[in-house]
Amino acid sequence: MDAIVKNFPASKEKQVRPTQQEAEEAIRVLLRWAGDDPAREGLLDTPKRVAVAYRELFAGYEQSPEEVLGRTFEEVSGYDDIVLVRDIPFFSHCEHHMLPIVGKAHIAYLPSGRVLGLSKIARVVEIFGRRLQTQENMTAQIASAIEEHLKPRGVAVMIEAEHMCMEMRGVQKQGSQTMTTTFTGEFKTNAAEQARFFTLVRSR
Ligand SMILES: Nc1nc2c(ncn2[C@@H]2O[C@H](COP(=O)(O)OP(=O)(O)OP(=O)(O)O)[C@@H](O)[C@H]2O)c(=O)[nH]1
Ligand SMILES: [Zn+2]
Repeated sequence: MDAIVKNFPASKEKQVRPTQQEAEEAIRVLLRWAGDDPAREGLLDTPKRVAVAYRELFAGYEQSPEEVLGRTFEEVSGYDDIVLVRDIPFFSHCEHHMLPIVGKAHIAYLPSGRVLGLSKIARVVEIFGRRLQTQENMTAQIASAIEEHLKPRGVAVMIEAEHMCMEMRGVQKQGSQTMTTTFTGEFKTNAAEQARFFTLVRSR
């Protein structure tokens, strides 16, 4: 057996990761299921490549938000207004079909004495994006991770994304966008702050 998967979010129990060999075999089965021949030259190394690609696409299972949100800064000259990072691009995969979700996240918070390194906001998107997701869960998880670690006056998260499971198959609605939002603290209770978030996200 390979290493234990750290921080596997689907269950409180630590899960044991199958070996790379087992993963490659599963991919050979899928290739046969699709109707192709895993023994032909062009596909010989494909199971290995897919396993390596999956490690990268699902690397979020091996990272936890504590690792990136644990470090905050207090020396901000009294700055306490909105901090917004918008248009953070991400790729995720839907948990229903394992097909890509392609989108952008817009994340804001109202500091309460402490701020985050800006890159850490984008890193949180990576951590939750590189897992199997629903857009609703991903939106809520990003907001609650920032809320929990930074304890700001409020967090706003908006995600707009295209789901390949709705575009390439099934209902086949190319270009349809799904929007989700989560607001906490003052963004939830103060309509003016919430409106300011939308204005800043949309201003160009
Ligand atoms: N709420 C939510 N639904 C999602 C997300 N990603 C995919 N889905 C939906 O999950 C649903 C799964 O529905 P099922 O009826 O079990 O699966 P299905 O037969 O493949 O559904 P169709 O896509 O309609 O063909 C579909 O309606 C998908 O559009 C997401 O991020 N959030
Ligand atoms: Zn799907």
